Amino acid sequence: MNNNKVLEIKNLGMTYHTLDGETKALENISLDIHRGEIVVLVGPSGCGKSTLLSIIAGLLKPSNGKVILNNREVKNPTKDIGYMFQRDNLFEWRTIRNNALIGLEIQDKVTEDAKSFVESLLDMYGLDEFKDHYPSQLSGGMRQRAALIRTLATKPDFLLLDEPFSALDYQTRLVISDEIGQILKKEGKTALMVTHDIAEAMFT
Ligand SMILES: Nc1ncnc2c1ncn2[C@@H]1O[C@H](COP(=O)(O)OP(=O)(O)OP(=O)(O)O)[C@@H](O)[C@H]1O
Repeated sequence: MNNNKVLEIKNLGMTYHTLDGETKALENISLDIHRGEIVVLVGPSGCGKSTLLSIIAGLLKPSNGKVILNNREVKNPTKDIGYMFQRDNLFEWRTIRNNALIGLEIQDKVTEDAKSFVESLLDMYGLDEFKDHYPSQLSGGMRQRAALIRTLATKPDFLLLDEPFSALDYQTRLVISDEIGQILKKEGKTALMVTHDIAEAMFT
């Protein structure tokens, strides 16, 4: 069996049909991602990155092919996939701790164990003194770290990162992309990141 494969993308194709005609956004994409791998796809604007992510996330049905996560075809959004986006989407009225807990709250999984896991992530990744602060009191890089901890809190099997650093200034981007790469490796996560920025892609 494919125990080591977390994500399989098989012959994926996507053609959009509009009144103006057809746009082939993806053609015959195949890719396997194994446990513990961090794969980065780099491509210019318009090459189909958002289309690919939407299909993997189960938000868009492909014209051809399929996506398999842990031996099960993805047809709808699943909580086994965690996301990190360009914008951190932290809630400004919640403290960093409460932002980090929100995914667990939504999934109704706020146990004592889960809470202490979140505390340990915040401690380990440099936010121990900021747990009771609000997002506006943190730098852009720290906010992205908080967003990653929120994503890790629910222990998703697979992470999708959509240009997660592009809202940050150049210097911060270099530092935080390295940090996020280290965190993902340390936590043994499997991830796919898409970006148009080759510097962002160097983080692994
Ligand atoms: N809903 C849609 N209807 C029609 N065409 C679309 C639609 N979404 C995307 N496309 C087209 O498909 C192609 C790939 O778009 P996509 O958004 O996936 O690329 P991208 O690499 O994510 O670009 P960007 O970085 O600018 O978001 C483009 O030519 C785009 O115009």
